[in-house]
Amino acid sequence: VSWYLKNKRTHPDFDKIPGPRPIPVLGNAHQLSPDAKKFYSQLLEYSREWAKVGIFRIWLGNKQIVAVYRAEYIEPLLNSSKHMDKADEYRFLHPWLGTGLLTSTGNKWRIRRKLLTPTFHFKILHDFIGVFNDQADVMVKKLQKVADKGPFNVFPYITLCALDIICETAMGRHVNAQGNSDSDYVQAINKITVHILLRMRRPWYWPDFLFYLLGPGREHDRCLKTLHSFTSKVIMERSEAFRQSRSQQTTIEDIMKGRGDDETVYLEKGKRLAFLDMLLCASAEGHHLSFEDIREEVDTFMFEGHDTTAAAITFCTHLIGDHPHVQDKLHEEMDQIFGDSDRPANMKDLKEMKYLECTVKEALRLFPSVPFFGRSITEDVKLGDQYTLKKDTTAVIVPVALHLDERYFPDPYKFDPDRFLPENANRHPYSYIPFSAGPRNCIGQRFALMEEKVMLSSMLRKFDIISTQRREDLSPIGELILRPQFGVDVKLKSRK
Ligand code: HEM
Repeated sequence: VSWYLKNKRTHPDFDKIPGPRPIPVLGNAHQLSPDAKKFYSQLLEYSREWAKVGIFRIWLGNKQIVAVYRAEYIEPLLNSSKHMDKADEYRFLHPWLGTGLLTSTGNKWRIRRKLLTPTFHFKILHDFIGVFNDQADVMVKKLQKVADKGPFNVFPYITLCALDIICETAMGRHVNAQGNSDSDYVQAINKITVHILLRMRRPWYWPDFLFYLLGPGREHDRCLKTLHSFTSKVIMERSEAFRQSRSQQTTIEDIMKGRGDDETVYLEKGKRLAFLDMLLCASAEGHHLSFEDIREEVDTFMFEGHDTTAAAITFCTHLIGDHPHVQDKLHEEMDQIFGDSDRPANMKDLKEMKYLECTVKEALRLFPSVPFFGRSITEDVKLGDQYTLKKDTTAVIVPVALHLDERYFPDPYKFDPDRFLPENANRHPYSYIPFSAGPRNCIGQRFALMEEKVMLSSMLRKFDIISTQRREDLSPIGELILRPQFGVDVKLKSRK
C-alpha cells in the first residue's frame, strides 16, 4: 500500500495530455505488446488516433512517457541544450558502445561532440568517396548475377555493402562482408543488434540475471567479445603504425589542409584515411582519449553508421522501383551526368544528383531509419500553451508520425520527391527530422547522404528496378532502426 501511495500517479499536467486509459499500478504497461512488430503498429495506431494534437501519453507503471510528433512541440525539446540526455532504454547499448557519442550525456558528450565534429568535415568526407565507389562496385557486380531473372531480396546486398563501407571508413579495415558474410565479425554485429532490441522490449530481460538465465545473455556476451576483440585489435595495429609513421606529427587540421575537390586522400601512401585515424590524431594532440574512449567511438560509428543507411537505401530502392515515373527522371539525371561512361562518381557528380537527393529525402520522410528516439526531460518544459512536461518525463520523438503531418505534407502517404525541390521546401524546420535536429542531431548525416547517393546511383546506372511488392506488404518493423522485416523484393533489368 505504501509503495502504491508513493508511486500513485498524481500528475494533473501529465493527465491533460490525451492517451490510452491507464489502470491502477500497471498504467498502460499491460496494453503494450512485447512483440516488436505489434508494438510498432500500436505506436502508429496511437499516433493516428491523436494525430490532430500530435502528442499522447503513456504510463508504464508510474513512469511517464510522452510521444511527441508535432513540429511546434518538438522544437522546444530538440532546440534546447537542456534536454539532451538520452532515455534510460539506451543503457542496453552500454555494454557494446560504452558511453560513446550516441549514449553519453553532459560534459562528456559536449567534449566528445566538439572533438568529433571536424572528423565529419566535408574535406574529410571527400576521402571516403573512393571507399563508397569501390564497395558499390562490388555490390553492383553481385547484383549483375541476379539481374534479368526473377525477384530476389535486395536488403542483404545493400546491408553487406553498407557494412563494408563503415568498416573501411571507421576503422580502415577491409572485412569483405560482401564476399564473406559468414565471418565471425559480420555475424556478431548482426546478432548483437537483435539481442539488444529484444532486451529493450522485454521488461523481464532487464535485470541482468534474468537476461542471462532466461534470455540470450550468454550469446550476447559472446558477440560482444568478438566485436570488442576485433575493434581492439584494429585499434592496436593502427595506433602502432600511426606511432611509427611520420604521420605522428599530423593534426586534424593538417589532414584537412590542401584537399582538392576530387582528390582521394591517403594518410600515408596506399593507406586510406579512417575515422580511427582522426581519433588517434586527436589523442596525439593531447585530448586524452584512452584506448577504451577510442574503442567506444569506433563501435558507435559501426552501430549508427551502417544499419541506418542500409535500411534507408533499401526502402528507397523499393519506392523507386514502385514509381516508374520517378525512376525515369532518375535515369535521365544519371545519363546526363555520366553519359555512357563507367567512371566512378566524384563529389561534383554527387552535387549534380539533385533529383536523386529529393528522392532520398522523400524516402526518409516515409521510412525514417530512426523512427523514434528518446530524451529524458531534465527540467519542466512547456509545449505550446497547453502542455507542460515535468522533469524526469521520458519524451519519445516520433519522426515516422511527424512526417505525416498534413499541414506540411499534403496527401502525406504519397511518394513525391518534388516536395523537396528548393521551391517547395519552405516549411517548419522541425517538421522533417530524419536525422533529428538541434545540437544533438546526427553527426553522420552528410556521410549518410553521400553514401546513399553513391550506392543508389551505382544501381540506377546499371539497372531498371522493378518492385514486386506493394508498400503495404513491406512489413516495416520499428525497433531502434526501421527495417523491412522480411526484406524487400525487387527484379532488376540490365539497362542497355
Ligand atoms: C540514413 C542514415 C542515418 C539516419 C537516418 C540517422 C539518424 C540519426 C538520428 C535520428 C540520430 C539521433 C538519435 C538520438 O537522439 O537518439 C542520430 C544520431 C547519431 N548518428 Fe546518425 N543517422 C544516420 C546515419 C549515420 C551515420 C552514417 C553515422 C556515422 C558514420 C551516424 C552517426 C551518428 C552518431 C554518432 C549519433 C549520435 C550523435 C550525438 O548524440 O551527438 N549516423 N542519427
